[in-house]
Amino acid sequence: MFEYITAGESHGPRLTAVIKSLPAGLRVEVEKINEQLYRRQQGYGRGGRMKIESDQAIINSGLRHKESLGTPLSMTIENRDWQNWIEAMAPDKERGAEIEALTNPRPGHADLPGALKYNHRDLRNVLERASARETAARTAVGAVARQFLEQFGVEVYSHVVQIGSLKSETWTDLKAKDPERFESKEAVKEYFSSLDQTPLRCGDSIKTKAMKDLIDSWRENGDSVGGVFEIVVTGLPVGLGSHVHWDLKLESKLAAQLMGIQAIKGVEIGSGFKGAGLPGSKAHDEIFYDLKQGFHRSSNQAGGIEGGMSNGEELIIRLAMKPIPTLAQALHSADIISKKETTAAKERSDVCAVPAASIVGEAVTAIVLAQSAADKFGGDSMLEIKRNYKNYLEQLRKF
Ligand SMILES: Cc1cc2nc3c(=O)[nH]c(=O)nc-3n(C[C@H](O)[C@H](O)[C@H](O)COP(=O)(O)O)c2cc1C
Ligand SMILES: C=C(O[C@@H]1CC(C(=O)O)=C[C@@H](OP(=O)(O)O)[C@H]1O)C(=O)O
Repeated sequence: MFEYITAGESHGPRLTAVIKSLPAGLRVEVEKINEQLYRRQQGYGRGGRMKIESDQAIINSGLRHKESLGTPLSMTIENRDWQNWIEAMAPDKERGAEIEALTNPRPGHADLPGALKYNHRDLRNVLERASARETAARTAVGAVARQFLEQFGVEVYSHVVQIGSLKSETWTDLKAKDPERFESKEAVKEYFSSLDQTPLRCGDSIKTKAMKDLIDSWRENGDSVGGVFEIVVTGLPVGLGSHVHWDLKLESKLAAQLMGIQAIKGVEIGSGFKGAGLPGSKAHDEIFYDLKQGFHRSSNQAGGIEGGMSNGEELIIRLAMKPIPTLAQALHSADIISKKETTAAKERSDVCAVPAASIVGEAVTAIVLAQSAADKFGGDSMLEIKRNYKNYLEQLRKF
């Protein structure tokens, strides 16, 4: 369930996403998909393209009267910029003599390895699909997955915790500072919801100002900037994923799909790299039991996963995004035709896309969790999956 494919070039007519299999009877609101597409387009540091696009999903199959039929759900998102690329990107017309090939590859982008691998003499043939424009389609798929997860009380959030070398508090820091503040799921929701009002999706207003200034100054220098964002999931039951095979482990599924987001170069679960430096006595979450809460922990260094399985605590993932490869002060490059020294192509570009990537991270996390939940609670209809879920909760209660 929730296996999917996306298609589409950045400046082609439109993006397409097909979710191959969905349970029947899932209510899907297109407005909720559009809300996520809107969130992905926001964030300080974006370039001119986001002023052109206004992403909206068109659902072409798989739903009837807002309910899934259990058939492939296909969606398209129009590229408004296509109007400026009709000749240069025409799928079904001969190439015009006026269309110039792009031949100076950008370090850090897919241009050079893609041209060598696919034997392309125009780098546009590579960059059009490598472009993170594709993440709009993944965000739309993620928005369907979120609507499935909502049915089980699972919510996926994110915030930005680093821009360049400027860091703000992580979720673990925030909770340690004021443990009572985030005791209820509502308080967690309120905190993360408020971030959509900030230009960087960072909860610290003083740090946000410094981060914005950093982005501005690097933009002025023709440079770009990366950062780190954190994903937090509440409401996950124990037992998604499995310890039995490496490819069934929840963290291997999450890492594989999250690393598939353009420019993501590092994944940490829980205390991650920092945890590697702690003594074992400080690195693990001691186990407690009482009748009201059942088994529970007083800390969450594991970030919600032990032995490849969700352990019932919040899922905490941090992702490192490298700086955007397209630079106004272009780096050294070599022309793929003349082989002569040159500077890299200067396309219109984002300077920072960490806030946008955090929304894509939420979407991809939701997809992996929906896939894992559908595996665990299997069934062809929502009725069947919900029944299985309820029985499983009962089994846990009686354990
Ligand atoms: C939301 C988002 C927006 C991006 N915007 C740009 C951009 O404007 N210019 C650019 O060169 N790279 C941009 N990137 C990064 C490139 O797509 C990415 O670095 C490239 O495809 C090479 O892949 P890799 O970094 O995963 O190796 C963006 C990435 C994301 C997630
Ligand atoms: C279009 C999107 O991001 C694009 C991702 C991207 C890249 O190289 O990854 C390059 C830029 O494309 P353009 O040259 O058309 O401005 C970004 O705008 C988007 O996020 O929807």
